[in-house]
Amino acid sequence: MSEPQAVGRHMAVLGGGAWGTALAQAMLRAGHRVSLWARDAEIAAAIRQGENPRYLPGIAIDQGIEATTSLAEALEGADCILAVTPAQSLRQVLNEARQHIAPVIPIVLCAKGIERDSGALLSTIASEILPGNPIAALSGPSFATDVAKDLPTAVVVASRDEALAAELAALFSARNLRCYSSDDLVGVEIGGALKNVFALAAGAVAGAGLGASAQAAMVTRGFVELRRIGAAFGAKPETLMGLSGLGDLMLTCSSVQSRNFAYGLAMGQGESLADRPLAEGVPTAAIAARLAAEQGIDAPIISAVAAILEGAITIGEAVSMLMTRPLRTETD
Ligand SMILES: NC(=O)C1=CN([C@@H]2O[C@H](COP(=O)(O)OP(=O)(O)OC[C@H]3O[C@@H](n4cnc5c(N)ncnc54)[C@H](O)[C@@H]3O)[C@@H](O)[C@H]2O)C=CC1
Ligand SMILES: O=C(CO)COP(=O)(O)O
Repeated sequence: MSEPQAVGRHMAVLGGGAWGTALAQAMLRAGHRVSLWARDAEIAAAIRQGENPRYLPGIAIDQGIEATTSLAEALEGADCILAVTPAQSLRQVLNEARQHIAPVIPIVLCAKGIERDSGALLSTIASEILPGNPIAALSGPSFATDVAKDLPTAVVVASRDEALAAELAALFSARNLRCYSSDDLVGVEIGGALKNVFALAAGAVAGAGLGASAQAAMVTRGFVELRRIGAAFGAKPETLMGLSGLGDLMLTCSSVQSRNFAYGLAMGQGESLADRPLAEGVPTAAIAARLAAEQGIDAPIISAVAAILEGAITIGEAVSMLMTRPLRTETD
């Protein structure tokens, strides 16, 4: 098992939001040089001054992150690139960045979602745009605020190239960031993408005051849907049981700190959903419901979440639909 090491590589982080900033902090702590590309000049300037008040208010950011609005500058000489903009913007960001990226540099996907228009996993998008670059994904139960505050956190780094995954896990690990490695790229991606949809459902249950028992049932049956869809994508069951699947499901389905859970909570309470923080489960629910339907996979919770978000049904109607489905054995 590789030990955490500080080897002073150059990590380029694309994205100046909560997770990009937190991961930049983590990379600094792991002993690397860190450049960060942010779209907004005021965010880049604030990060250089030791804060990111829009996305990580009240948390001190270590000095030393080379934040810039220039992709060319951020990517110049990078040994590894962490892509940390929202899932729906990955294609656009990588298309803009590709001219500055040398073919052998690993691209580590840190967003969680499925592209809404195409149904593509993020690794598929990255491979299309950067066919020569090794692709990895970093995922697991990890709130940006926890990582930025250097609280103990465990994540998984996956790549089809097992040796690369182990190398990246060793490079990223630090005193309070423990990275496991995996060769199940698709399994890690699908767990990270779908847990956000179930967090919306769990939040809605909490918001509508349906009780802790309903919430536990929702998460457990959500996990069954994750296993079914994961199997269709070729994910390993043990990956879905791991940090990026069950681990992240537990975190985001139980904490109002999760933006997806909080979005669901607001839905359940009948609050306005305008101008809320990023909730990746919203676009992913729509495409996951479509993919499941196209492949004949039974995914009633995902379909219900998508239908509620579309305004096609109410939460009450969704609950009644879920509760009156034909009875079956639990393990089907
Ligand atoms: N915040 C968290 O605790 C964690 C977030 N993630 C994932 O990381 C991804 C990013 O999330 P956050 O950083 O938290 O979101 P955020 O909302 O805090 O920040 C998103 C950043 O991306 C930028 N952005 C949005 N669209 C862009 C575009 N088209 N081009 C360039 N920049 C663009 C925004 O300006 C902002 O700086 C999401 O997929 C999320 O699921 C994963 C683990 C933890
Ligand atoms: O993915 C996350 C923690 O692992 C963050 O979840 P939210 O995007 O729901 O806040």
